[in-house]
Amino acid sequence: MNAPFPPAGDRAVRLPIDHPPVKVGRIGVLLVNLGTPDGTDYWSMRRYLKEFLSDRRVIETSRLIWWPLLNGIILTTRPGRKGRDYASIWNRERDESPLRTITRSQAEKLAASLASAAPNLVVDWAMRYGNPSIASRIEALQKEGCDRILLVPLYPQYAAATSATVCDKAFDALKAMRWQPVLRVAPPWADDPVYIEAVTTSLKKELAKLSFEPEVILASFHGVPQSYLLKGDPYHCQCQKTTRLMREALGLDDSRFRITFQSRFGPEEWLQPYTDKTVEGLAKQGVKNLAVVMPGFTADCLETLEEIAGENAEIFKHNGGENFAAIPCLNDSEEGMRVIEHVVRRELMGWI
Ligand SMILES: C=CC1=C(C)c2cc3[nH]c(cc4nc(cc5[nH]c(cc1n2)c(C)c5CCC(=O)O)C(CCC(=O)O)=C4C)c(C)c3C=C
Ligand SMILES: [Fe+2]
Ligand SMILES: [Fe+2]
Repeated sequence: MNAPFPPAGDRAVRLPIDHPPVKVGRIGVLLVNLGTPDGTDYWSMRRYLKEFLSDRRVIETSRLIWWPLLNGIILTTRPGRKGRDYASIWNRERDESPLRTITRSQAEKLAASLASAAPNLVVDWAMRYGNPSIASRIEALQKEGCDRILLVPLYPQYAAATSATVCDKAFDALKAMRWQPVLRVAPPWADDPVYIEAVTTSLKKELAKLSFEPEVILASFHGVPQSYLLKGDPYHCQCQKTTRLMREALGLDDSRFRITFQSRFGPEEWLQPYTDKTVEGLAKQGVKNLAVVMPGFTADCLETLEEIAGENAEIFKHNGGENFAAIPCLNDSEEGMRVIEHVVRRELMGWI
């Protein structure tokens, strides 16, 4: 009844009444990154931050303490300040954040490279916070006939605050469906040799373009509160493992290639050493040339472009440093796409 897709069941059985049209037989791949505001104005920023900072996976503080803080102070002051930060990196041509532009391009490139291997595959992308939402894209995939969906949280290292909350949101969407698509979730790839080779190759290429040789390279990962590690989140260990494998692949020792954690938020202690304090300390110790690579970010975003390439470069120079390089993320580069395609092909095994 619903050509061109295969029938959903045994149509030889005559039914007294028919059910609504349903397309089936396709496979969806949904790439999901963190999120992004729709604009840099106060209300767009506030909407985005409210959704983000209301997530219990992100802020684990008791709601009794957190709600008054969030609604009374944070959502009145932060939207303006962060809106200005976003404005400094905004993609004006497309009127969107770099994270959204890059995630879309990753999905388009992935679709093109998988088209011949699996003509019944549909690749799409979504954001955990903001738009396009996970629910809207799962619904769209189902409308296109996808009865199996591979969900790919775009985080090489697993954290409850990132990877798990993507799954929560996807399953929330499925909860509302009568006929649910089958869902598979791609695991993190912190120690995957294809990823380690890609981030180190990309780093070497970027270092070769510099007019200076860094005395120290920092591998800077987004931080989380230290209490999350103590409660059993594997994120810290996975960041350590990525860093060790990169260090070994680069043939550097741990004084030249060091792990740090950035983007601290609030008064609680976060994973250490902190990136900004390390950058400041190194400059004060007389390091003149510094590079920062951010292997935990699949795409450049506020935290890499504004915080590292902007703020941390300034901290370095203000304290006596001379040359600072923020290494671009893998993004939709050849190396970046190699990693995403590798993960997706492996996780689709048995489906295509
Ligand atoms: C306050 C708690 C936060 C935790 C825990 C957290 C973990 C976490 N975040 C990323 C990746 C990204 N975070 C980004 C922005 C961002 N992060 C937080 C807060 C926490 N993140 C906030 C409030 C913001 C928004 C900006 C701001 O107000 O400071 C982004 C950038 C998004 C963009 O559009 O550019 C990314 C990416 C990871 C990987 C992580 C834990 C492992
Ligand atoms: Fe964050
Ligand atoms: Fe930040």
